[in-house]
Amino acid sequence: MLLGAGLAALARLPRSLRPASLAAMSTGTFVVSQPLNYRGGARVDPADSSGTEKAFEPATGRVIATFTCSGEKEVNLAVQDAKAAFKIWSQKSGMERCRILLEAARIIRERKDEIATMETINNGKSIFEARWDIDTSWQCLEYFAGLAGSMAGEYIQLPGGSFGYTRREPLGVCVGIGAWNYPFQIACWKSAPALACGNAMVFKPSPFTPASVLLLAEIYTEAGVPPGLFNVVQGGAATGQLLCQHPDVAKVSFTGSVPTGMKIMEMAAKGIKPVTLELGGKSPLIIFSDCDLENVVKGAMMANFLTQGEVCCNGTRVFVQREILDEFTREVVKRTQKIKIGDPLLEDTRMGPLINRPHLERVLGFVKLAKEQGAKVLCGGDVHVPEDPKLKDGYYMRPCVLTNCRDDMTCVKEEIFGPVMSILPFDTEAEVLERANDTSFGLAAGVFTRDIQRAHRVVAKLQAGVCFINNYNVSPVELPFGGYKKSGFGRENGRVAIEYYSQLKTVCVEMGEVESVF
Ligand SMILES: NC(=O)c1ccc[n+]([C@@H]2O[C@H](COP(=O)([O-])OP(=O)(O)OC[C@H]3O[C@@H](n4cnc5c(N)ncnc54)[C@H](O)[C@@H]3O)[C@@H](O)[C@H]2O)c1
Ligand SMILES: O=CCc1c[nH]cn1
Repeated sequence: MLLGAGLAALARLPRSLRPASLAAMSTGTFVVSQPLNYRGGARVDPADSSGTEKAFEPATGRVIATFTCSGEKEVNLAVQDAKAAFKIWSQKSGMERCRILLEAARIIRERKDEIATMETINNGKSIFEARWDIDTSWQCLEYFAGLAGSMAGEYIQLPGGSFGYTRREPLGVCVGIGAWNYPFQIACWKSAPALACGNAMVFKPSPFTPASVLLLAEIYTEAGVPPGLFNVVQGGAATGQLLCQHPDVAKVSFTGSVPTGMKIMEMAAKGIKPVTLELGGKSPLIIFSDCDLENVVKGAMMANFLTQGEVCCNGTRVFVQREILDEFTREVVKRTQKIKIGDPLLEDTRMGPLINRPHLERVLGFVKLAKEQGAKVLCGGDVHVPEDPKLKDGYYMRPCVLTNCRDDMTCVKEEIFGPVMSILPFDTEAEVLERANDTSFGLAAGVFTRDIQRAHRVVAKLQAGVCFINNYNVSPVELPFGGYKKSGFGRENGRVAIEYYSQLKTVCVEMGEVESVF
C-alpha cells in the first residue's frame, strides 16, 4: 500500500475497507510517514542510530522520507528476531512453506498497481516498467513456492544393505543487501528462494530506495510467515557492514557495484560465510548483418534504455557489422529521439528521471568525456527539463547514442549506468568475439543473427553468465541469472538458486556390524 502523510491511518485498514483513492497517488504529493524498519512482524523505529538519510522522489527532487540508519543494537535485534523465526519456519514442511509463499504472491499480484506506484515514485522508472518489475516479483515467489514443495535429497544404496541419503537443509539467517534500480524485485529475488529453503532473512535496501520493501515485509506477514522471518533494516555502508560481520548471519546475498562486492566478500571471508554477488556489467550486444533489422533496433533499445539505462545487464557496447552500420544507426537514433521522457507516473512516459542529482551528473560526465575522447553524440546526452513546472527539479536527461567509439574509450570500458549507448563497428565474427570478451565484467551478452549455427557458436564463446539470442533484457524467473568474472558469482532465479540458499547434509546409515581395525 502507499503510505502518504494523511493516508497512513487509512492504509492500516483491512484491504477490503480501503478506498480506491489510496492508490491514486500523483507525482509531487507522496511522503513516507511510517517507520521504515520492520522487525518481529511490524514496522518499528530503530533501537539506535548510525546517522540519518534522506530519500528523494527523482521526478521532482522532493524529499519523501528522512529516516534513521540502523546501528549495532537494531541490527542485532533484527538478527535475533530472524533467528527465533527461523526455528519455527525451518521446521515446516516444504508444502507448508509453499502455501504461504503462494499467498504472498497472490497479495503482490492483487496490489500490483500500488506497489508499482511506490516503486515509480521512489526510483523514477516509468509506471509501465514498474508494473513489469512487480510481475517478475510475484512470479518469483510463485516459482520458489513450487520448488519448496519438491525439494528432496537422494537415496544411495551401499554394500551389505547399508545406505546413505542426503538432506537439503536451510542455512539460517540470510542477509540480503539491495541496489536501488530494482528495489522491490531484488528483495523478492533474494527472499523467495531464501524463504522457500526454510531460511529467515534480514534485508537492507539501498538508502536511495528505502520504501517499497516495507510493502513486501507487510505482505509476508499478511500471508502467514512467522513474525521476524523477514526483517528490514535501513541504512548505508555502516549498517551493511554490521549485517555482514554479524556472527549469527549465515549467508550474504548482495546486489550492487563491483567495489562494494569486493568489500562484502572480504567481510564474508572472515566469517567463512557463503556469498552471492550480483554485480555490475558492461555487456556486449553483437549485431550481425543478416539480422532482422526491425527486431534488432527494438532489441538494442531494450538493451540500453530500460529504467533510464540503470540496469546491470544492459548491452551498452553495441557491436554492429559494418554492412548495416549506417542503417542501424539511423533507425536507432530516430527511435531514441522519440522516447517520451517525463513524469514517470503518466501512462505514456517511457523514460523517467535518473535516481539522483549526483548520479545524473556522473552520467553526463561520461558523455562529456566521451566527446573529449573523440566520440560523436548523435542524440541526447544532455539535461532534459520537462514542461510541467512541478518536474523542474527532477533528474532528467535525454537518452544518448554515441558513435565514432573505440574500444579504449572510457564510455566503452566503464559501467555508466545511465541511458548511453555506444555503437562500435566490426567486420568478422572472430574479431567481434575477441573485442566483446575484452572486459573484466561478464554479466550478460546478446547476439542478433538469422544464422542459427552462428548464434549458438557465438554464445558458447561469450564470457558472460546470461546470453540472449535475438532478444535482450528478458528475465523469466525460471532462468538462472548471474555473472562471470568481476560481475560476480552465485545465481538468482532458476532451480539452481536453491543451492545457494541451502546446504547438503549426507547421512550414512550402517545396517550391519561396525568393522573396526582396532
Ligand atoms: N548483477 C545484478 O543483478 C545487479 C542488479 C542491480 C544492480 N547491480 C549493480 O549495482 C550497482 C548500482 O547499485 P548501487 O549504486 O546501489 O551499488 P552500491 O554497491 O553502491 O550499493 C549497493 C548496496 O550495498 C550497500 N553498501 C554500500 N557499501 C557497503 C559496505 N561497505 N558494506 C555493506 N553494504 C554496503 C548500499 O547501501 C546498497 O544497499 C551497479 O554497478 C549495478 O550494475 C547489479
Ligand atoms: O539490474 C539488473 C537486473 C536485475 C533486475 N533485478 C535484479 N537484477
